[in-house]
Amino acid sequence: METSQTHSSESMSKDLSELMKEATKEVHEQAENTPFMKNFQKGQVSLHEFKLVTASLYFIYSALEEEIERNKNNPVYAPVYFPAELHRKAALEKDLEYFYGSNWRKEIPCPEATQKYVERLHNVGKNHPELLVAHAYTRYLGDLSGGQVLKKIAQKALQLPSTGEGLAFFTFDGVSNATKFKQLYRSRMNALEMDLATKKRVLEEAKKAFLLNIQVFEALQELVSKGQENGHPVQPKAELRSRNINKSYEHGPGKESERTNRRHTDTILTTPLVRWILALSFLATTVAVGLFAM
Ligand code: HEM
Repeated sequence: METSQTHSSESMSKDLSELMKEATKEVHEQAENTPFMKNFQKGQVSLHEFKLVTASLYFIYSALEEEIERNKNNPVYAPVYFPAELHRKAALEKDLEYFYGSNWRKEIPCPEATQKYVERLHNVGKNHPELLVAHAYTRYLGDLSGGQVLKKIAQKALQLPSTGEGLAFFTFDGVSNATKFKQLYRSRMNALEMDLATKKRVLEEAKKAFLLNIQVFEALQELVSKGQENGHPVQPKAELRSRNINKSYEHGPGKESERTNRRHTDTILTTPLVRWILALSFLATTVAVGLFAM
């Protein structure tokens, strides 16, 4: 009679790529159904939200790719090492410069959930490199799949230029055919030498990677709902949305801070006390000039 243990061992003899897809089916649905992702799919994403998620992705990919580089010659990772085709850090740097301006490194926030993901990536890369493939699979195959749909949605919703600025993250210049590349990637995953126990741990790590992503989306959603960025109040969502359809935005992110500064100046000028001081100064100057003329 077949026990559940032997049954499970039999099913574990399948290819890693197949097992990975099966194991993460449920968490994938969970990720797709987070409010953040659901809104995104409906084109309901503000510039503020998009900037926040791009910033979090920057921290995540910096950690992921640092650990990949550390393990590029390690046989537990080497077969799936595709830096020219997949790596996203440089693309995210371009996007962040576009959205935040040249001072982006000082401006981007790293929420706690993102930091937790980053820490797990470093822990895996340094102490459990055989699990790194689970993290690379979760992000890169996702970016090459649903990510391509999200690219079009973001471009339309945020009215980003058709020349691709702000969307470098979604653009894989080194991959001419995503379907074929994913097939190659899966075959390399399947070529990784792995015993049964390690295979199980890799599947668990992939589920964990999805959950870490879900937590990042949930934290971003919470941050936006609270109207807080880095502890500072931000403009209301409606204002950001209406700004997204303002064509002048296409000239780049610098315009946003200029507009914010202008709003601050307007506020200062309309403060009653400041108006009184200005009026009195004007009066005093007029009297002084009059006396001088006499
Ligand atoms: C709105 C959100 C999302 C949509 C619409 C979406 C959509 C898709 C689609 C259409 C596929 C291709 C399925 C196939 O080829 O059979 C796919 C695959 C994949 N997605 Fe997503 N996805 C979303 C979010 C995510 C997230 C948040 C992650 C992980 C962080 C992710 C990771 C993956 C992975 C790893 C695959 C490859 C599965 C495989 O072939 O083994 N996806 N996704």
